[in-house]
Amino acid sequence: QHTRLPPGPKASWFGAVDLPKEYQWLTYAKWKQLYGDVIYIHIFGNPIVVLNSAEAVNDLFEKRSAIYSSRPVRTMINEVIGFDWLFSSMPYGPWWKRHRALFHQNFNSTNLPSAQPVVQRETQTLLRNLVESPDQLFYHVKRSSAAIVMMMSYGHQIAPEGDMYVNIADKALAGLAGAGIFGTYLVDYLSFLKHIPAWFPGASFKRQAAEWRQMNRSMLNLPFDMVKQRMAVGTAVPCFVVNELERLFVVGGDDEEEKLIKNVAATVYAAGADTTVSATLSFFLATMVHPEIQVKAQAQIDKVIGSDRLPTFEDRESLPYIDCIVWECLRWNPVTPLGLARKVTEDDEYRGYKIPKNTTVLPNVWLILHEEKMYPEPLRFNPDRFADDKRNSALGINELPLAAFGFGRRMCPGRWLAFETVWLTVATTLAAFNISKPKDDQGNVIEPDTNYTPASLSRPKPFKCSIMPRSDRAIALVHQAYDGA
Ligand code: HEM
Repeated sequence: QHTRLPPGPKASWFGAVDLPKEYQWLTYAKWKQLYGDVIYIHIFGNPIVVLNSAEAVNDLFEKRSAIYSSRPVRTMINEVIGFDWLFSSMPYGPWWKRHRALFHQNFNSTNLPSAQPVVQRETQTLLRNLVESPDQLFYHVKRSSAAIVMMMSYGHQIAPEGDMYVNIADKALAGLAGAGIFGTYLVDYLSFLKHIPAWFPGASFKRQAAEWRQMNRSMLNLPFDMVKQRMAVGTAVPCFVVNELERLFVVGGDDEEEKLIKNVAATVYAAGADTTVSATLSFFLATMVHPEIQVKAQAQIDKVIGSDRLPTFEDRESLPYIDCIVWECLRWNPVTPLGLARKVTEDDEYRGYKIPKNTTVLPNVWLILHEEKMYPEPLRFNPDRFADDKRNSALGINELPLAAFGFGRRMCPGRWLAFETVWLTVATTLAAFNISKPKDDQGNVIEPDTNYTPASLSRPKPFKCSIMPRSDRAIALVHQAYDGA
């Protein structure tokens, strides 16, 4: 073949490219000036292509989705720790497709009404908790996200603190994050290492992995077995697992069908809990830093809803500014700045460059959502940019930041649920509370750290925030909603 590989930084003689360990999306964005929007990097025998524009992503992930919809399979994660059930990281093919179809049947946009009572209930709890202990914001947000996915998947109401199933899932996912940084474990490059026994000198990764693997199996099996037990004694409540197992019982099905249900249920937690947390925390951070946005949103809420009740999903149409705020949270600091890695399954050629089969392909979502031409003043948190559809489409700017949810056949299938969950938190929080920068003992304003964690699932670094009920009436409404539901 005469075609060249896309341009990119040169590797040194032993195959190492000086890759930044943190905020890689920012470095890739800078490299756009040097190398363009399709960049090739070769790290220890692992070819990576970074796509630095919406156009390139569209050309490959959408128009050539038949060969760009797979995921790189990591030996450490899938085979050694045992995340082979996580369908968000399954290779493209019939087994993945069955998972995705089952997920979609249950969580598509027309099914949302059945999810809304769960989201509403946990949001009411969140507001109540914010009245009681506003300084525990991070804990409360995390708890409500976990509670929503646990209830949707398993019909399990989590304990106020220290829920066993949440703890297990979080420990298992910590293993995923720990092993998730590519290059930490040699077994990722030399997959035959997975066969060496754990006692073998230098095989410490196997002992670490054994611990993670045990958590991994518990995350997959324990909540599922718990639901089956509850079904046997008649105490199970309607939820994804119950509905699907009952259907299976009626239409008949084999062990493989049951495995599918189990896998999808665990994936809902793995893919849905921490992502929603990140977007929700972005809202609190952005609102604290931009008081004028809060004033504007509260004016709309007060006009449309009044102060005798809290907003509900029925109000979504009449509160368009809340939609703008949620979209801007997703754009301003995307939850997954480099999306979720893809793998190309055939040799391909694009713009005269060769993209070899099995190359890992990363969309630079952060850059796509910060292109000056598409999003004027891209670093500014400005929900108003989405307010005027007509003007935006006439000028070809400020497209809704759907890229935050990915692309094509692997685009986030939980995006309707995710959006609505964040939406209700934003609408009800702004109705009931004033969010502002905290003050120290002397009454001086504390300027918050507005940085995000550098991981592939990025979220605001810990920050303090003042969350005060807007009035006694607001406190009463929060308690009423919590007690009455
Ligand atoms: C604000 C919250 C969320 C964001 C920003 C988000 C973003 C994403 C992104 C970027 C992907 C990869 C798409 C691609 O490869 O192109 C993804 C995949 C996925 N998401 Fe979400 N997500 C969120 C919430 C959720 C929730 C709540 C659920 C579950 C109820 C969920 C379930 C999934 C699943 C199952 C996949 C894997 C799809 C596949 O590989 O076929 N997500 N998400």
